[in-house]
Amino acid sequence: MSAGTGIAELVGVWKRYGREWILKDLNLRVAPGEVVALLGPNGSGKTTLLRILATLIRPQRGEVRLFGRPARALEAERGALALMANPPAFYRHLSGEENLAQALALSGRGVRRDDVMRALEAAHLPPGRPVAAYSSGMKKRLALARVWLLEPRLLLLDEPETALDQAGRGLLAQTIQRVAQKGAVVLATHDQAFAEAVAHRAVELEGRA
Ligand SMILES: Nc1ncnc2c1ncn2[C@@H]1O[C@H](COP(=O)(O)OP(=O)(O)OP(=O)(O)O)[C@@H](O)[C@H]1O
Repeated sequence: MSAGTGIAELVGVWKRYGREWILKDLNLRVAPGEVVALLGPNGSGKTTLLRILATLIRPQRGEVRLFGRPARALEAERGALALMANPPAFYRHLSGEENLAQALALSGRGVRRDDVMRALEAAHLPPGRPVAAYSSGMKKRLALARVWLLEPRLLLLDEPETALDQAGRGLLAQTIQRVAQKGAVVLATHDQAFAEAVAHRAVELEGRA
């Protein structure tokens, strides 16, 4: 990544499902150290934008650049980004510990059991219980523990504050700050106060006229 390059950049991005255009000529540049909140009504395209940044879907038109390179050239760097979906996705029949170990193994980092146990403890989660028996707030905490272990340079969060109690929100704020020290965070939310507390700036998606 050359000096002055954004962590993530969208240039003239257009996205439609069927005939309906959801994103129209969207431009966004996220610099290192930035936390950007995506605001906007239901259906305005916040999740769609996060999924484009996560390289899960492609826009019909426009350019997506991640870490200074076209997103389609990202293969080797895919581990540098993480999406926390809402609700977050896990292997339901596996325990929290097994899910974290699996995530580390898939990322190619190798499993460090001590780190996994520390991350679970910091998130106040039982290691052995299957995720199917977790509450929704516990799943969010486990997703945050996974972020701590994977240390992404671009963290994408879809309505991360929902289901979290006060302590969980503290953990979320810490996680955002930690990633933003070296990388950047883009988060979608309906909670204006939360956005103001954690983000440096907000981007409002318009939705249908
Ligand atoms: N896979 C899909 N196929 C067809 N339409 C879709 C698909 N995904 C999203 N949409 C539509 O695109 C629009 C934007 O959806 P998106 O989930 O990005 O909005 P959002 O801003 O995240 O909404 P919310 O605030 O409700 O979470 C909606 O009209 C939705 O119905």
